[in-house]
Amino acid sequence: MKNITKICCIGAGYVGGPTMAVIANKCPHIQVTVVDLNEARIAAWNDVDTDNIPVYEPGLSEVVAEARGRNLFFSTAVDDAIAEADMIFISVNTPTKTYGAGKGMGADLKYIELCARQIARVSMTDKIIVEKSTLPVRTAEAVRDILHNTGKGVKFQVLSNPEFLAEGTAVADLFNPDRVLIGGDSTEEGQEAIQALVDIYNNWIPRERILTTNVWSSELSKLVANAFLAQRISSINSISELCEKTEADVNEVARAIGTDSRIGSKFLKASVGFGGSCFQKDILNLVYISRSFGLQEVADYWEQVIIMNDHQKKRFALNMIKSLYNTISGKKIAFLGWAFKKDTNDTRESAAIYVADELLNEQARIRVYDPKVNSDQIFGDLNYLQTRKPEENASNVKVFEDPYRACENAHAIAILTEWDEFKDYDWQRIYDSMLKPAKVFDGRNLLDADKLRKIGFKVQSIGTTS
Ligand SMILES: NC(=O)c1ccc[n+]([C@@H]2O[C@H](COP(=O)([O-])OP(=O)(O)OC[C@H]3O[C@@H](n4cnc5c(N)ncnc54)[C@H](O)[C@@H]3O)[C@@H](O)[C@H]2O)c1
Ligand SMILES: O=c1ccn([C@@H]2O[C@H](COP(=O)(O)OP(=O)(O)O[C@H]3O[C@H](CO)[C@@H](O)[C@H](O)[C@H]3O)[C@@H](O)[C@H]2O)c(=O)[nH]1
Repeated sequence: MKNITKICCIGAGYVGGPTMAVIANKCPHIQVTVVDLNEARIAAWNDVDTDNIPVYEPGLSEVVAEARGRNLFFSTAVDDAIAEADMIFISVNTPTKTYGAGKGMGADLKYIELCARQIARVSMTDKIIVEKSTLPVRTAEAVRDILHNTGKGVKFQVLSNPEFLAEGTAVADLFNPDRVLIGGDSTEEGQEAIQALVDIYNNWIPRERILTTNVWSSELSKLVANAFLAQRISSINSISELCEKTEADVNEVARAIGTDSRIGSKFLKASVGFGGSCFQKDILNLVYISRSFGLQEVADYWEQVIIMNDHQKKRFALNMIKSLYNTISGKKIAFLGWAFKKDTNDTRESAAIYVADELLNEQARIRVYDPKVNSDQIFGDLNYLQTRKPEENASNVKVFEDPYRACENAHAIAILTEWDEFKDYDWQRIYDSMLKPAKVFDGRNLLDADKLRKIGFKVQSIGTTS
């Protein structure tokens, strides 16, 4: 296998952009071209001011600024980049299917298949194809089938190299990952392809943190990693409800169990429910695959993680309604935070969307402030649900650029994202501007409840009555 000098990545999204920026940054000897069909997205990646790139991640604009134009390029010329590359990463979206067989459960692989067909059509030289997207186990079989039947004599090796970065910490995760996973064939050509990708990561990641497996283990491990992580959140969230009935405190319980090194302290933070583009989609996919193999108990086991998460989001909204005297029609509720977690502008599957939807059903008036999410995105998220007409969302939801204005004359505030800046607000000023009793529903257990109570707020947190 010849040295890799040119990489192409199909898909300039939350994964393709940051991952390739870091590879280009760490491997100045490799030319990396990220391509996408979305012209606006590529234009934003090429914006002269790197603060305007389409993905907000701490540290990312600096990484892009260093490599862009040197050995990192963003382009819509997909065919050209494929034709030139020795190695092609497929990093397109693999959303939950919204139609046909597997609707609402299985992964929609149409974008993956389109990529495979495009690569097959354009390629005139041998290439290594890397599955970077999260895919159902055995997808590589279909990709191979398409690539190996071009009749042009071009040879392809298909590797699985799932991405484990978390949004909000993408750059740190990519610079210093717990591990990199590469799955490939056991044949000599397969092993050579694995080695070529190992060599790229080994430019900055110690060899012992680069794991190699067969393709199927690698594909499946990605779904399983997300299922285990999400399961911990649903587990602690289930306990949060029990804590609210028993005067136990979920934060104390999490600390008490997390200090057992077999359990570990991470991912035990009770919340309004997990969001993000991955957890729900990947677990639904795992459930769907298990069912398709007739593994009913396995499927039901993992599905419970989603059921508990939906319950947690709904429970948060219903608690708010109950505490606001069972009527919120016409009441102003301020939302602090819309993103699915802090330090990202991504709102996919954010708990805020579902809580807002529930409250809007009760005719609440919602006023939103998020430091990184704009109003188009917020209305887009609500309209996508199709619960009510866009005009109704437009008249009942208002988006603010100033958190203090969002809270003025509100009956209640809901904390939906754990942005650090919320902790430092002038909470006395906010209290003074609100209707009384001024209520705070802290869906992230972010704020100092004692401090707020001293000001006069009525505070409800997750999994604690104190
Ligand atoms: N977002 C994350 O944090 C994360 C982390 C790990 C893995 N993943 C996985 O990575 C994959 C990509 O996720 P994402 O969040 O970057 O998605 P995204 O929607 O942000 O980006 C995907 C991009 O692919 C482009 N695209 C789709 N089909 C194309 C085609 N045929 N040719 C060119 N471009 C095409 C889209 O226009 C889009 O810009 C998914 O499988 C996801 O599950 C995501
Ligand atoms: O203790 C916790 C930890 C997280 N969350 C919530 O869980 C969601 C997901 O958070 P996180 O996992 O940090 O972010 P993601 O960007 O969704 O990353 C997950 O999904 C990615 C996409 O597959 C994987 O690559 C990552 O390894 C995996 O952590 C967010 O809403 C968080 O607020 C909690 O409620 N409690």
